[in-house]
Amino acid sequence: MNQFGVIVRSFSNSAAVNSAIKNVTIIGGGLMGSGIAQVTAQAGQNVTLVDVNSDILAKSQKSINNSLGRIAKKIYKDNPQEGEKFAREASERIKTATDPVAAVKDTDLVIEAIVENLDVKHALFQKLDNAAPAHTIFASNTSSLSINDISSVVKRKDRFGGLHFFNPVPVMRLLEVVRGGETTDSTFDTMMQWGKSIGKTCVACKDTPGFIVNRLLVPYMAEALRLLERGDASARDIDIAMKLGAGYPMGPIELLDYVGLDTTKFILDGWNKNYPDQPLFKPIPILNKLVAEGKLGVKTGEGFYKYDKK
Ligand SMILES: CCCCCCCCCCCCC[C@H](O)CC(=O)SCCNC(=O)CCNC(=O)[C@H](O)C(C)(C)COP(=O)(O)OP(=O)(O)OC[C@H]1O[C@@H](n2cnc3c(N)ncnc32)[C@H](O)[C@@H]1OP(=O)(O)O
Ligand SMILES: NC(=O)c1ccc[n+]([C@@H]2O[C@H](COP(=O)([O-])OP(=O)(O)OC[C@H]3O[C@@H](n4cnc5c(N)ncnc54)[C@H](O)[C@@H]3O)[C@@H](O)[C@H]2O)c1
Repeated sequence: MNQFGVIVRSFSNSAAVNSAIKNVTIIGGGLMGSGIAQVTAQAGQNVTLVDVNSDILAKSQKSINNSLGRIAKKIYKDNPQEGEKFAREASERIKTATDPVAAVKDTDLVIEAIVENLDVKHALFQKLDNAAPAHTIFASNTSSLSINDISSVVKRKDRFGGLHFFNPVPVMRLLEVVRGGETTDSTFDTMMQWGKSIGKTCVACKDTPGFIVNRLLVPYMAEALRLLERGDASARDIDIAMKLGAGYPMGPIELLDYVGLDTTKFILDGWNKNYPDQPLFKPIPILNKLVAEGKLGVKTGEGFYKYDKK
C-alpha cells in the first residue's frame, strides 16, 4: 500500500490497537508538534497543543486543517461528506493553550516538540514534572539530544522516553521509540502500544546520538553540504543525483530546507560541542550564513532554495 494506504489501514486499525493513553499534551506547535497533534487526533485521542502565543497556535491549526483536508480527500475520495466529517472531528479533538502547566493537569502523555535546545527543554520539563499527574509519561521528540540528558532534571525518569517522529508527521510512517537509562519496561511498552495506536510503525532504539535514522542521515547530509561548499556540484545537481541515483524522495539539500535550517544548526552545534574532535560536525559557514539571515528553509520561504509563500 502507498503511504496513504498505510494511513488508511493504520487509521482504520488504530482503534484495534488499544492504548492506555487517551489524553495527550503536545508542547510546541511548530513543524513537528502540529503534525504529532494531528495524527494523535486523527486516531481519536484528545489533544492539547501548547505553544508560546496564540498567533503561533493559529498558524499550527491552519497547517493541521490543510493537512487534514489533503488526507480526507485521499481516504474518502468517493464520499466527500464523510471526508469533511473526518477532518472536522479530528480538528475538534485538538484544543490549544499557551499555559503548559495547566495543559498537563489531566493528561496521560506529554510529548515535547519545542526548540532543539537542552536548556529550554530542561526548563520546560522541570516545570511540568511538578504539575502533571504521577502516572503521566513524558517523551521528547528531540532529533539529536540524549534522552538521559533531557530527563536528568525530572523525578519521573522511569516514565520518560523518546518518541522521535519524522517530517512530515502525517505522511512518514516511522516512529523511533527510545529508552532512557531508567525507562521501565511498562513505560516502554506503553509508548510502543501508543505509537501503534496512532498508526505508526515503531522501531526501538537505545539512547544513542541520533538514534537510528539521524545517526545515518547526519553524515550523509553533512557530506552533501561540504560537496556544495567545495563547489564540487550545485545544490540542484546534488539533489537530482540522490533522487535519481539513490531513489530518495528528496535530495539532501532540499531535505535540509524542509526540516528547517535552524533545527539543523541546533543539531550540528550540539554535536560539535559534544564531539569537538569529530570533523564531520565542524560548523558549516554556508549553513550559519543562511540562518543568520533568517533564511530557515521552507518555513520562512527561503533557505538554500526559494519557495512560494503559502
Ligand atoms: C552535519 C552537518 C549537516 C547536517 C547536520 C544535521 C542534519 C540534521 C538532519 C536531520 C534534521 C532533523 C531530522 C529529524 O529528526 C528526522 C526527520 O524528520 S528526517 C526527514 C524525514 N523525511 C523525509 O525524508 C521526507 C522525504 N520527502 C518525502 O517523503 C516527500 O518529498 C514528501 C515530503 C512526502 C512530499 O512528497 P512529494 O511527492 O514530493 O510532494 P506531494 O506534495 O505530492 O506529496 C506527496 C503525497 O504526500 C501528501 N502529503 C505531503 N505532505 C503532506 C502533509 N503535510 N499532510 C498530508 N499529506 C501530505 C500529498 O498529499 C501527496 O499525496 P498523494 O497525492 O501522493 O496521495
Ligand atoms: N524539523 C524536523 O524535521 C524534525 C523532525 C523530528 C524531530 N524534530 C525535533 O522536534 C523538535 C521541534 O522541531 P520543529 O522542527 O518542530 O521546530 P519548530 O521551530 O518548527 O517548532 C518549535 C516550536 O516550539 C515552540 N516553543 C519553543 N519553546 C517553547 C516553550 N518553552 N514552550 C512552548 N513552546 C515552545 C516554538 O514557538 C515553535 O513553535 C526539535 O527538538 C527537533 O529536533 C524536528
